Amino acid sequence: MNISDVERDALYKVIYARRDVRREFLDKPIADDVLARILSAGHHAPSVGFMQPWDFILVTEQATKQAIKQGFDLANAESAAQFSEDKRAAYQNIKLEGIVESPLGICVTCDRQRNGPVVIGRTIKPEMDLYSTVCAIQNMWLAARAENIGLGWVSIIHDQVLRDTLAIPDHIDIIGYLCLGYVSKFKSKPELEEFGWLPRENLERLIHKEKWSVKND
Ligand SMILES: Cc1cc2c(cc1C)N(C[C@H](O)[C@H](O)[C@H](O)COP(=O)(O)O)c1[nH]c(=O)[nH]c(=O)c1N2
Repeated sequence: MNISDVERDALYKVIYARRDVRREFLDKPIADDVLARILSAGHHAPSVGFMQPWDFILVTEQATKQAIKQGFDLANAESAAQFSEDKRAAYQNIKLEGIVESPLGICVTCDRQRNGPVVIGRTIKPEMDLYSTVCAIQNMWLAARAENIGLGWVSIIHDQVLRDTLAIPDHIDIIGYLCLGYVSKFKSKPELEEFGWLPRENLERLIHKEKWSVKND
């Protein structure tokens, strides 16, 4: 099957238009068939040895979201303390989650024991199962954008909060907590770039020809 030029352009459009969304969520539910497509996109990600180590916990209950948000608030205060004083005020002004406002949370986990202890491609680098699960999240992120649904990844929360709140067994790793929903708008640039936190790196400086090369400013 060949991809047509129009289809190729649509894919790049989605890649460049994808954003991490934290604040523009609308109170509009995601239809079951749309959610099924997003989850299926995740489930069709590449995985080491075809391990498919992921699970998806869907969170819609307000009480559950409130418990997760409380965990975020504590972790965020802890995080703020790690920044130097001059950056702390700016950090505290950035909204870094949309846990309660988004209609759907998805906790994506990794079962590191799935399909047995020896997995093709993971014998030397065992962390490959974790990376595979991140591939699933990226697929979901792009699929969500193609559905005009915003997705925000929240990592400022201790695993134990998610484990306790969502009854995740000890042998399951927590990879990401995602907030999904329709949005009033998608920003054209990353919020952290817009906010002056960091610029996008110059791609040319990140490309090395044949061997690693030190690039000075
Ligand atoms: C693994 C991981 C973890 C996080 C993120 C991303 C990824 C990949 N990002 C989103 C991140 O800030 C964002 O992707 C970049 O700023 C670039 O912006 P766009 O995604 O292009 O909009 C993110 N954003 C946020 O507001 N709170 C968070 O806890 C996190 N955590």
